[in-house]
Amino acid sequence: MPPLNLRNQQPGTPLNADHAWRTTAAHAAGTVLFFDFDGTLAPVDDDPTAVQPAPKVLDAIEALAPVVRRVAIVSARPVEFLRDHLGGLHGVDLYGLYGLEHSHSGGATVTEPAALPWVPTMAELADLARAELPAGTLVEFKRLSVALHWRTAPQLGATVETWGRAQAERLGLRVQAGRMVLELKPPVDRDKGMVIDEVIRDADAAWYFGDDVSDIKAFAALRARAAADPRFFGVCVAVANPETGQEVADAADLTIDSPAALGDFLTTALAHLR
Ligand SMILES: O=P(O)(O)OC[C@H]1O[C@H](O[C@H]2O[C@H](CO)[C@@H](O)[C@H](O)[C@H]2O)[C@H](O)[C@@H](O)[C@@H]1O
Repeated sequence: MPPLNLRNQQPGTPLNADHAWRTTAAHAAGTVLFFDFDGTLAPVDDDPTAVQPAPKVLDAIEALAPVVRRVAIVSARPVEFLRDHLGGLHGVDLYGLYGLEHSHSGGATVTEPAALPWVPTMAELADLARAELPAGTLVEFKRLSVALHWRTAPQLGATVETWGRAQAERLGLRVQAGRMVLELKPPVDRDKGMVIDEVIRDADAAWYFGDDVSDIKAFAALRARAAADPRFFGVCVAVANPETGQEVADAADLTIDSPAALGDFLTTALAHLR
């Protein structure tokens, strides 16, 4: 197991991942495990519709779910997408569109009511993006957000970003930068940090695994909880990548090489928690 990055850790916490899992095991019934989806559970692909979780990841999560209090996927993807791509995982909560949607343990998808009036605006924005942005831009319409991708045409990044930020200003939307993507969202107060803050209120421990800048807000929520309650044990884990990897690793306690390595890491964790 790699060493923890102690720069961000609260004093007195364990020195390595094995030790961190053993500490977690003592509070397993009060532990929440959070996972981002793209770049964390699933390796990145040029085509956002073609991604699949890395080997071992789903089996490990399914085995961990009954051992801890909760497992939650916290993603910018819609809940339906997560449901389709997680192979019917049992006992797992899904938070989609940065928490604008959620589904608890296989239940119905609930959408944040304040966001619903923005569906027509987002649909029009997606149409406009397809009409105005240069060929090579990939426009992903997600009902309550529009993601503008340039992974297959990196030279378009600045153009797409300038266009997206101008549209956000014109329409009163919020922007979220990511890995070769700019996302436009309704002006509704909801992000990954807010989701984590709510879910861990009565938890004793939590781990968050993420690869992108939006995940840093989730790390911050764990840090804030640990600062307010020294008995709370939080671990922030980055998944390495060439785009946002350094920024996310700098905010994390520990960095894992890839989604595939996460599968092995969680399989090892199981031995500590069972
Ligand atoms: O919160 P997440 O689950 O990490 O979602 C973040 C974005 O993920 C997807 O885009 C990223 O992955 C794509 C597929 O590997 C890749 O082609 C793209 O370059 C990445 O930015 C997703 O398509 C976006 O909607 C999410 O915002």
